[in-house]
Amino acid sequence: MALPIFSSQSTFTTTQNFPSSLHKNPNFSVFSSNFQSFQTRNGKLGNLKKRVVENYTLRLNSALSLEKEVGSSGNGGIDNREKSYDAIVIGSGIGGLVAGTQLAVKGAKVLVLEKYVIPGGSSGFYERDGYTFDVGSSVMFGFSDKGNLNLITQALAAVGCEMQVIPDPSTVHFHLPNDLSVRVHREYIDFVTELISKFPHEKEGINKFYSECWKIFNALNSLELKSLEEPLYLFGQFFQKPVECLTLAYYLPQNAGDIARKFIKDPELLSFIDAECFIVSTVNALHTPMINASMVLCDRHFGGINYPVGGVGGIAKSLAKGLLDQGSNILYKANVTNIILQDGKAVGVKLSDGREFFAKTIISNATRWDTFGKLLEKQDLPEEEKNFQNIYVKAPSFLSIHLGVKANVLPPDTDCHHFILENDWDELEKPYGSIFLSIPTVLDSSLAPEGRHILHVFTTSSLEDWQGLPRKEYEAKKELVADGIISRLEKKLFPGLKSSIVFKEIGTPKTHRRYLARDSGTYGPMPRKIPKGLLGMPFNTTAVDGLYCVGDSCFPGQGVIAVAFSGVMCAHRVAADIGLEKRSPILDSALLRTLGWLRTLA
Ligand SMILES: NC(=O)c1ccc[n+]([C@@H]2O[C@H](COP(=O)([O-])OP(=O)(O)OC[C@H]3O[C@@H](n4cnc5c(N)ncnc54)[C@H](O)[C@@H]3O)[C@@H](O)[C@H]2O)c1
Ligand SMILES: CC(C)=CCC/C(C)=C/C=C/C(C)=C/C=C/C(C)=C/C=C/C=C(C)/C=C/C=C(C)/C=C/C=C(\C)CCC=C(C)C
Repeated sequence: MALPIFSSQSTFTTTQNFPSSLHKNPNFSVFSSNFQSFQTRNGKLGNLKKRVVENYTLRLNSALSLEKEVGSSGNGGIDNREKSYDAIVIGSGIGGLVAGTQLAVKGAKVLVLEKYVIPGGSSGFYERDGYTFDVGSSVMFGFSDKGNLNLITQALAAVGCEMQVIPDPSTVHFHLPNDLSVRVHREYIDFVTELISKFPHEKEGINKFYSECWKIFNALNSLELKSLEEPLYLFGQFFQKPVECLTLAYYLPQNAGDIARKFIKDPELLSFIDAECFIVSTVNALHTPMINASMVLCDRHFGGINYPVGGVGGIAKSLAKGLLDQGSNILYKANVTNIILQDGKAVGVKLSDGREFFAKTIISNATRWDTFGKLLEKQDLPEEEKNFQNIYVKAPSFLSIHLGVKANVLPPDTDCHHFILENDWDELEKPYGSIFLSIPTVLDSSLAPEGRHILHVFTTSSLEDWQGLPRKEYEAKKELVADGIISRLEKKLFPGLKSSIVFKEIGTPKTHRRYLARDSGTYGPMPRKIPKGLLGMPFNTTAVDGLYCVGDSCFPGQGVIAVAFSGVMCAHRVAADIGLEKRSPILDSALLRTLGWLRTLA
């Protein structure tokens, strides 16, 4: 597979090649032994598959070829006790990979341990019958070539990778109650003009609300983003950009819904703002931090939404390759079951197969619920984590339907991303209430066979809805619920959709729990009640010495660009703690105490 490179003008690829670069990698021989051990397990998994008929399973032959592509380094009989690392990262989601690669370029020796056979977690991919499906997210913020907030581009560039991207002319096309249809155009002026044409009496309110978002976005975009838990950096930024930092500090405890209500009165327009927030935070505007809302409502126009050629999975593949190129390591099929503590400090991890690895620091890309509920010995939950669990609950999981359809079912000029809520605004946050739809083949036709499109359809759904069912009933329920969702799409958007389907695969919350290793298959953290903006969101350090968290249960929360930021912050804090970046122990403890206290106010 050719490694794509970034270009805002698009359409050229390097001749650099994953497998051939792997041959140059010192880990390649180790990789071969890993390949064999997977073949041996192939039979076992085949038997298991008969008992557990889980459609979503990566086909083993395809997993084998993927594994080759992503450069699994295996363990190759390393004496793990002797080999100590600066950092072990549990999980290779985008959060974990960004933390790992950023540390590696700072000179740290990093080991990433991934339970699955390929990197990426929710931002991974899978291949079937000539289709390349994105597992989860496909709306890519932070992937442009300008500003300070293009964190995905920057993370790739840090390890010498560029990806070719395709600019999306619209972020999302909303199909809402009362036939309200709004297309979020790439150009800001086109978007507000369209919105004002639907709500002419709210022209001033619309302009004021979105201008407030721009004020925050511009402040964010002017900063060099690093760890907010590192005082030398934080005070340095305050000194260089006092107005911008004070702007952000002012909005830190605020939510988008309150600010929208200052300017907008029309209840339907406020519901539209709710939908704008819901698609990025799974909660309405009153529960969505204003900083996060501003970030996404503006970056989609500033840098634009850009889709990576070849699919979202290419980002994780490139980062994993970048990590190896920096002399660090990644192991797949490495299921961490325990974080090893010594005198209260995290010093290593234990895998389900008994292997142990040791490092100066441990970074968990598993959710905080998994990290503190499963990976640490049962103990009293640290106060900080109790506080987190008081403020945040697990957002529901989702039902995900990957379809291959005949191309002629889509009208010309169909947008790539859609959000559908047909009749009733009250359904917005209810399970199965609204439908998310991505059609990445509108942008990159190479993801499907000729004459076909991919439809990735998903909707919120809870694990409880799928538990305790005998296998046959579970399978029947999957078909039934998916059929209902597809009928709704057929009625609202694509007449003839059902008869155009040539491929269908359904994932439930159980599937997501199993393959993404996320407690209850959760989409991410969600505030239990109205939050104080981002104030209660924990950063990367934890109450356990040497243990850090990264990913969407850390500041600033859900979203690929959000977890990329958490990776950057985490790497900076860890690097300072292991002596690869400047630090001041006195200021450190003062700042960390102050931030801990601030969170208790949320
Ligand atoms: N449908 C969707 O679009 C969807 C669904 C869920 C999450 N998301 C988004 O995905 C992103 C999540 O990124 P992230 O970096 O937080 O993580 P992630 O959940 O994407 O990845 C975590 C990785 O850690 C691995 N892992 C977990 N526990 C492990 C263990 N014990 N041992 C070894 N490996 C383990 C998992 O296999 C996974 O690959 C966020 O943007 C979130 O909002 C999107
Ligand atoms: C530390 C203190 C007390 C004060 C300091 C003040 C200061 C300097 C504060 C600084 C704050 C900073 C730097 C904050 C930074 C915040 C950032 C970078 C936030 C980023 C948020 C990104 C988000 C929320 C992205 C979300 C993206 C998502 C979830 C995308 C998904 C999109 C979809 C699912 C679209 C829908 C899909 C379809 C198909 C319709």
